[in-house]
Amino acid sequence: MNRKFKEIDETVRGLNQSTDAHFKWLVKLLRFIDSGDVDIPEICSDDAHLHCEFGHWLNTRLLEEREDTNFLLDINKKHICVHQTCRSLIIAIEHRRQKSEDFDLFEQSLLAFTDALTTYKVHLLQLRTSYDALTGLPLRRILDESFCSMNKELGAEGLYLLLLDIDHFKKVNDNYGHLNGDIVLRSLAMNISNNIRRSESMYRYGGEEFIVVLHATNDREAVTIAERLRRDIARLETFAGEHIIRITFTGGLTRIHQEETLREVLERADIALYTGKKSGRNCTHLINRELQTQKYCD
Ligand SMILES: Nc1nc2c(ncn2[C@@H]2O[C@H](COP(=O)(O)OP(=O)(O)OP(=O)(O)O)[C@@H](O)[C@H]2O)c(=O)[nH]1
Repeated sequence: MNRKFKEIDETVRGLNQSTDAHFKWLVKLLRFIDSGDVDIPEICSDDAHLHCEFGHWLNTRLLEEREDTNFLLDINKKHICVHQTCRSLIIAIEHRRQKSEDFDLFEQSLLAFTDALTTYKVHLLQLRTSYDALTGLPLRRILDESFCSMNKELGAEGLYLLLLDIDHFKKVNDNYGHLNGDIVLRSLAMNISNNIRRSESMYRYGGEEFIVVLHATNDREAVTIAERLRRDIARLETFAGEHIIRITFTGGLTRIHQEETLREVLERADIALYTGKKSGRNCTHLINRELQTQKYCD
């Protein structure tokens, strides 16, 4: 299972366990009301939310630098509210001056809390379906969502999109079987993602097609990077069962211009890729805005 899936699953597990802990907490609350003299920090103290099991889990998460901090902050707010309304209620009960509104507020805070948890879980579920289960790469949906901001933040260093497609991949499946074909796809994904910079990204576009978004100041630099990736893959030996499988790919490379849509860029890269396939495969075709292509290969 890939790292991103593991992270998401761990978070969901943590959320569920911590929610379970609140059921236990509710039982403790009943015990507390029954006996009255038990000192339970997660119920009685001013900062009860920090003492409960969920509070511990949440605080550890909030200390980490995460993309989903907004969800966690919302949950934190609602969680604090649960403990505060609970405390107000038990103080009122202790002094025998509890009102119906105290119960209502506690109930509302519990519902708001579970609602925030559900919102976060839905987000995590959506995130999980945005990654490819086979290669662990983000799917095109993530590129669709991030492309606009990526393009706006474009600095002096330009962005290039490389659309690559494995050559004669059908033959790989036919000769070695679909499962070994899967191993080849994983191996290519791992090789390329390990050979690009942290600021660059690779996506599974579909089937045996992938997208790499590269940073380069000019065409020559972008071609050098794309060609290095292509040569690395042509040299790569994938061990699949008793087979050693070698593949090549053809790439369509184009610069991403400011204010361009992903669709425009992809259409251009696709023309370059198609030209590359027609011209014999295992090469990179660079295409400009006037749709002129230039072939690169050893
Ligand atoms: N093993 C495996 N094969 C896949 C996967 N997705 C797509 N494919 C296969 O990729 C192959 C693509 O075949 P084609 O579109 O004919 O292209 P090609 O054989 O690579 O030939 P060219 O692109 O023209 O070089 C098909 O056999 C698909 O079944 C996958 O997830 N796993």
